[in-house]
Amino acid sequence: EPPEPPGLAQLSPGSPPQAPDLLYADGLRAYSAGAWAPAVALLREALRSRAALGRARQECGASCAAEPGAALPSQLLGAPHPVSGPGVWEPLLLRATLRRAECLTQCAVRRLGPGGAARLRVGSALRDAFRRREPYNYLQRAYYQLKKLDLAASAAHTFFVANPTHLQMREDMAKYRRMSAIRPQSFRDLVTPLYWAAYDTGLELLEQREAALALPQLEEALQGSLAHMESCRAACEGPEEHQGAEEEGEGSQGGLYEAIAGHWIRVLQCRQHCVADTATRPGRSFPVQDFLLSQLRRLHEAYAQVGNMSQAMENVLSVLLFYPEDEAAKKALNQYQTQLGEPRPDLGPREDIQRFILRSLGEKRQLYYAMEHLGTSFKDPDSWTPEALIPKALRERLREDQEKKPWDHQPPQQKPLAHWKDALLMEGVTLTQDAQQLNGSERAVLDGLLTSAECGVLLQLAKDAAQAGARSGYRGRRSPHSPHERFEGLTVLKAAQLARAGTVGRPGAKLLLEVSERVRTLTQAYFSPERPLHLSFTHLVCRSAIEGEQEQRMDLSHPVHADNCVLDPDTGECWREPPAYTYRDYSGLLYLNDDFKGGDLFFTQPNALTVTAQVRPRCGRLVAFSSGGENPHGVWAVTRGRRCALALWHTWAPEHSEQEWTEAKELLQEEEEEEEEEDILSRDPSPEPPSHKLQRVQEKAGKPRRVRVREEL
Ligand SMILES: O=C(O)CCC(=O)C(=O)O
Ligand SMILES: [Fe+3]
Repeated sequence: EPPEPPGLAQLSPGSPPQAPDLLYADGLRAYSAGAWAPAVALLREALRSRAALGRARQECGASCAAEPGAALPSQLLGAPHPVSGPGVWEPLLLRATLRRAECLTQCAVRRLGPGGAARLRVGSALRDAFRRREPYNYLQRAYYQLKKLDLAASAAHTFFVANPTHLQMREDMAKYRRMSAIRPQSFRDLVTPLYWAAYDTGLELLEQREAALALPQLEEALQGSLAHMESCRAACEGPEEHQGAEEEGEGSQGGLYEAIAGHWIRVLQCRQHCVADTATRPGRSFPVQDFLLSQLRRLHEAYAQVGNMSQAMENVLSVLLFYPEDEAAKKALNQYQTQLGEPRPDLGPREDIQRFILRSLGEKRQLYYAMEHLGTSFKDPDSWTPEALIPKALRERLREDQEKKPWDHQPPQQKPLAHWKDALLMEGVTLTQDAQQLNGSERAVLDGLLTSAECGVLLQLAKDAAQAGARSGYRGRRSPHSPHERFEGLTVLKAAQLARAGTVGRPGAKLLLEVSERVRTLTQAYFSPERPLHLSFTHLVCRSAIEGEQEQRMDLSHPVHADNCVLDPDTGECWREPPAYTYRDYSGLLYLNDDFKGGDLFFTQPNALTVTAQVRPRCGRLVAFSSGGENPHGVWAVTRGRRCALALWHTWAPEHSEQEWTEAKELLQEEEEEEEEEDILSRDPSPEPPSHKLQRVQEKAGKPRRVRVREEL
């Protein structure tokens, strides 16, 4: 049966947008039929139409709220006589509601043509697909088929930014990067709101002490964040956010007022969630904590640095709206006042922030009320909510909830990640699992740090060093952690000394230094962009199963421990005191091979028993995590073969940075001779087209895609 012709007839430029659901379904159908050009046209139109609908809703919402008729409820508030008694406020309020509905419908018709309002209804499946940026995945492949490589690369990049752990796309991206026909600037993100770029640039400039240049960026970031918040809030008023409300039973079984209240509460919940939505980078699971607030702090400091004291005042006063008792802000305020000289009663907090706070407090009050009296749930996204606003009974309950899980009551911290994305994406390094996927707070698995040639060089280095050790009589050292394994460790200084003596190759020793710095850069960029990390110890470690001693073995290759504290599995506490290496702040394990049995790394809960995540070593894979009690870990027994890894520990304390690293570097530089490392180290150059997984699936199974599409939409 030939595929239906895609609905190209629907596409006429300038006409009101068609329903995104239909366009997307048609686009996928064209895609499945291999009709690449129509697929591209339809998918792009689906994106355009969805954006246009969002804009229409926001603008109609704003203009209808500003209508004279919309002022009716203020009669309720400002009534000269208290409005009470049966049947007084209902007609007023409900009449205003009817008017607003009428206004919104008319506005939709005006902007989108007859039936426009109905088209505002976007199904939740489609909404999720768009949130995951799925259209860009199809677009990238369709563009690739059309040999529009630059467009394919930007679509692929756009998808990948929001789906950094997507396996297939990871491989495809690597292939695109190897294609010399693609311009580097094509790897750009077509979707992420611009305020993120402004925010990152602003932070970078601040780091370089360029406050004057940073300020416009920081202002743009704040304006952009607030604008994004508005459009997010506007979307809450649409019908689409309430899918599944029936199943929840909220409102649907109640009478008129229960139903209105139920819907209203869901709108408020949705609006409050916009704080987190705005503060969450694409592809990330957690928002940047106190996103707006931290922008305001940076703003007042930067304004003070450039001597613009009145703006510094306005911004620090805005900070105090969030936390009126903030000591640092109060101190700064005093200082600015002194610098200004005369009192300036005209200076107040920023108006945009004032509005934001007042509105938010009003919503929270209602939500907490509903929580207390109607049993609805509300997860307050903010930590600045004044305690007095939360009903007493709830305060107790919320506190108890927080205390239930002693080891992870701190919200996973997301620090501003100014450069990590560039650092990762551009080096061909990819984030395979983030903290959420690893069930923890500060953990990550990154891949692609080493080529297989580089792993080979480091494995050879470990082997040569071990043999040299054997000659000098210390081979066969049993592992300090298990009697069933042998253990060889090589430090950077030892490697440099052996290289000088000609016992091991110089490229290996140099690579060891270079790679440890590579890991440090990435770890800092990912976990600690605002505070430099120093290597404190680097160790190339191989563990080998001792043959004939593996039967019925019960122990681990490395018992469960935390790297900077002494773990007490009974209480789950971790004592940051000797003999632990208390100054270690971040740990890294860069694996070199996978041709052994057992030996997976695993994380546990603080009881040292319950496994929460596991990682299989392989060449070029880095597991990085904070070194404290939040990351107890161990290694399963290595029951066959030899497992080699570069273990690195980073510290914030410069006084604990590794002296041996510098010594090793000097040793190797002394008789610097450029060797031909290029051929061993160069990356695999053969470009291969991105795969067409979907197409293959389709060839196998007829036309399953179409059926699924129908179901989804
Ligand atoms: O090799 C590994 O995977 C983990 C080793 C480890 O945890 C350590 O040396 O502290
Ligand atoms: Fe460890």
